[in-house]
Amino acid sequence: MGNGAAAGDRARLHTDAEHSPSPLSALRASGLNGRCRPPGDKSVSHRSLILGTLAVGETRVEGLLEGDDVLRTGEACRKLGARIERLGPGSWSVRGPGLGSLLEPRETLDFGNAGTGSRLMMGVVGGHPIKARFDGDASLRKRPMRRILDPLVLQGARVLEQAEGGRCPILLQGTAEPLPIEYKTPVASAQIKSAVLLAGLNSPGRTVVIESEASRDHTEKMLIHFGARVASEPYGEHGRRVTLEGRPELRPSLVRVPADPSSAAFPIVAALIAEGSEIVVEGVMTNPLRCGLLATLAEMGARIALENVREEGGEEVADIRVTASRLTGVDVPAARAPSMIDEYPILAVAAAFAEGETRMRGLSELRVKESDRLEAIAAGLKANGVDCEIVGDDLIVRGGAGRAKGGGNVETHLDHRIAMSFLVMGLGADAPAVVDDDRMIATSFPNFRALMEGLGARFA
Ligand SMILES: O=C(O)C1=C[C@@H](OP(=O)(O)O)[C@@H](O)[C@H](O)C1
Ligand SMILES: C=C(OP(=O)(O)O)C(=O)O
Repeated sequence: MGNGAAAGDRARLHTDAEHSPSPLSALRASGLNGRCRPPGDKSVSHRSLILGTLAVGETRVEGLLEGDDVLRTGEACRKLGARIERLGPGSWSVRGPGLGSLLEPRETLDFGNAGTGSRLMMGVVGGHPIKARFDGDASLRKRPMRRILDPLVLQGARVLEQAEGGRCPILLQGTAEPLPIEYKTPVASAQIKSAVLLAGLNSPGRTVVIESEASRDHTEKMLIHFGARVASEPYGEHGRRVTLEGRPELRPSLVRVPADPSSAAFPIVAALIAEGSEIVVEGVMTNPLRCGLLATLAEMGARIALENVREEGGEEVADIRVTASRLTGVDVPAARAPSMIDEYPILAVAAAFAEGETRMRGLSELRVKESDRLEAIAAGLKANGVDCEIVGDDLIVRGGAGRAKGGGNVETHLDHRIAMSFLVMGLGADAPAVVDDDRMIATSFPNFRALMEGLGARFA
């Protein structure tokens, strides 16, 4: 991207295309011990680069996740006119051209594996008088984009080209003056909400997004941090109504990125299932809209304690102490899904070690992630001797009361969370689970292996 970091950043961006898949397995651990800090939150990292681009002047980001997904967003911001520089590990400077002054990119915005980056940036482009082509890898090309394009068209953007079913590659023509709209999202999705709000930033009026189930609120929080006027009020039993005043003066800001709870989930579950473990996972964001996994594990009997609860960068964070535990199966309500949507693969692994049945309800959104996660989880569990079934949109796992056979081969389908979940499974199972490809782990958790090894895990 900027200056000296450019070659290194680009080299890392293209690892997925250049390396061939490498099967990997994690070996049974005698127990995990020690402290670790997972990398910066992926959702907050994407948004920090995007809002830095929409503010005029220097935004500093500390603790940015330097994963491929986020670096792709950085590349896209640069193509829209931002100057982005790496100052040191996790420390980045973003100088935006500012809201209303973005450049039309000359090249395709290639988002690789990243749903969040591509969808949020569609919102940004949709609210500017520029045209941009969006594309990504084989996984991103399968993901539904109509859910983003539909509201953007209502706001005045035009879809000039798209692959079948509203998929990438997509050529989007944005508008100079987005219409103020009130939009009710068809599914609980922070990506849809954020795309509409980001397009609405350049509208002369008010943009309202209503969701019947609240999704993560990082866009709203960060917009407020950058000086925009955003109001959020309850809507129905579980929903929110978010109102944004258009054309704010966005001021460059300092963003401190807390550790990603979705990444923290892997060492947490590993410590729960590997006998004799006790670890502390430091600085983890405990935003209530991201904490469904912790609530569920607590119901299952997990010994998890939040220590040193504090505020960092506008978010509540805590050090999470985890001790190996006997888990019991539970019923996970559908209403909890938005607060743990990326954690179902690793929850399913925890459930495989629990006593009794865990039923996870209302998982239709898992079918449109980096892979069809519902199928990928069930196939991976079955390959490792775990009794499970999909019933409608629910996943039922019948656990082995502290044991799982393991030894199976897992197809990861370009999905980082499937890869990490089954590597973790190997730490508690009688035999290691083998994942067919671990390259995608770099999209969200580039130091996954080193962090787990630091706690005592072994890989082969
Ligand atoms: O807005 C975000 O940063 C994200 C929202 C979620 O997707 P949906 O909005 O599709 O639920 C989540 O799965 C993704 O990893 C990150
Ligand atoms: C779904 C995920 O990410 P994205 O939608 O950004 O690809 C994820 O990280 O689990």
